[in-house]
Amino acid sequence: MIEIDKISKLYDGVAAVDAVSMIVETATITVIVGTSGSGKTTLLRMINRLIEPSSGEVRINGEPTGTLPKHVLRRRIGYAIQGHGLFPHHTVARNIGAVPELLRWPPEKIRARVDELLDLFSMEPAQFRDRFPGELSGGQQQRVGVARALASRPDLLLMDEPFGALDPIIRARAQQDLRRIQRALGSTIMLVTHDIEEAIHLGDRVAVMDEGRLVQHGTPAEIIRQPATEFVAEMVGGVDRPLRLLSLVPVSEIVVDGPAEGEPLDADTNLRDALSTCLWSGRDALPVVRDGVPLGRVTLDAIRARAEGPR
Ligand SMILES: Nc1ncnc2c1ncn2[C@@H]1O[C@H](COP(=O)(O)OP(=O)(O)OP(=O)(O)O)[C@@H](O)[C@H]1O
Repeated sequence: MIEIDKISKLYDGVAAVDAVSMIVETATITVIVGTSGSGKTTLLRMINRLIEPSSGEVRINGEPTGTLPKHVLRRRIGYAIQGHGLFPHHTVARNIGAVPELLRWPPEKIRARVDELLDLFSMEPAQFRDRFPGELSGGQQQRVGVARALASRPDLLLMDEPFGALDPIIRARAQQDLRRIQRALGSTIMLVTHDIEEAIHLGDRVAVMDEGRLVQHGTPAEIIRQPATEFVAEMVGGVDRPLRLLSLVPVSEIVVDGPAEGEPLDADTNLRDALSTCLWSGRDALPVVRDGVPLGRVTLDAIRARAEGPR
C-alpha cells in the first residue's frame, strides 16, 4: 500500500501541489488526470523523490520514503516516461535487464526474467532479445520501456504519459496490454495522463487534479456518475455519459441464455463496443463466447436498459 500524506510542493511560495493525500492499494492502477499545469507530474515525481516535497510524506508499505536512501528508493519504484529513455547502444535484453544487472542478479535469472517479460508483451524473445532500440517500432520501444521498468518487480511503477507518443490505434492496444500485464504480475501502478478516456479505461481508481489540488479520487464509475466539482463534470462531459458507463461493463455481466446469429463477441468485450457492433451490423442480439465456448447471447434491449437505468 502507498500512502500519500498531505504532500505539497511550493515554487516561490506558489503551490504546484497543494496538500494532496491519497491511498493507493497494492495491485491496482491509479490514474492521475488533470489539465496541463495542474501538478500531475510534480506529484508523481515527489513519490520517487526526483522532486523533494516542501512538506508531507509518502509511505510505501508503512515505510516513509524520506528515510530511504535514494538509490534504494529508485530500485523499489520503477519509472517509465514518454520517449522510453532506452539506451540506444544496448540490446533489448540489456535494456530490460538493466536494473536486475545493477542488483547483481545471476545471469540466468536475468535472462529468464527478460524472456518472461518479452513473452508477456507479445514480443517473441528469440526474435527481439538481441535487437537494438533503433530496430523496433514506436509501440515496441514503448513496450520495452515498460518491461524495463517492471523487470526488478518494483513495489510501485510510476508512468508519466506513457502512451502520449503513440497513435490512437496502437494506444488502445498498449492500454489493453498494460492492463493484462498489470493483472498477471499484480503490479501497483500510478500513471499520469491528461486524457480522461485513458483514465477511465485504465484506472481502478482515478485521481483528478485541478490547480495543484486533488479534487476527486474514486472509481471510474464514481467519477462519471457523481463528479465532485464542476471541473470534474466538465472533464468527463455530460453528453455521452451513458456511453462511457457502457464502456465500463463487460458483456459477460448481461449475457442471457439463447441463440443469436452471426460473428460472436468475446465475453470481455465492453457494452459500448457490443452496442456499436449491434448497430453496425443491424442485429438485435449477438452470440457471446468465452475462449471459444458459447455462453449465450447479449441483446440490444439489455444494453439499452443498462445505459439508461441506474446500477
Ligand atoms: N521547477 C519549477 N519551478 C517553478 N515552477 C514549476 C516548476 N515545475 C513545475 N512548476 C509549475 O508547477 C505547476 C505544475 O506543474 P506540473 O508539471 O506538475 O503540471 P502537469 O499537470 O504535469 O502539467 P503537464 O500536463 O503540462 O505536464 C505548473 O504551474 C508549473 O509551471
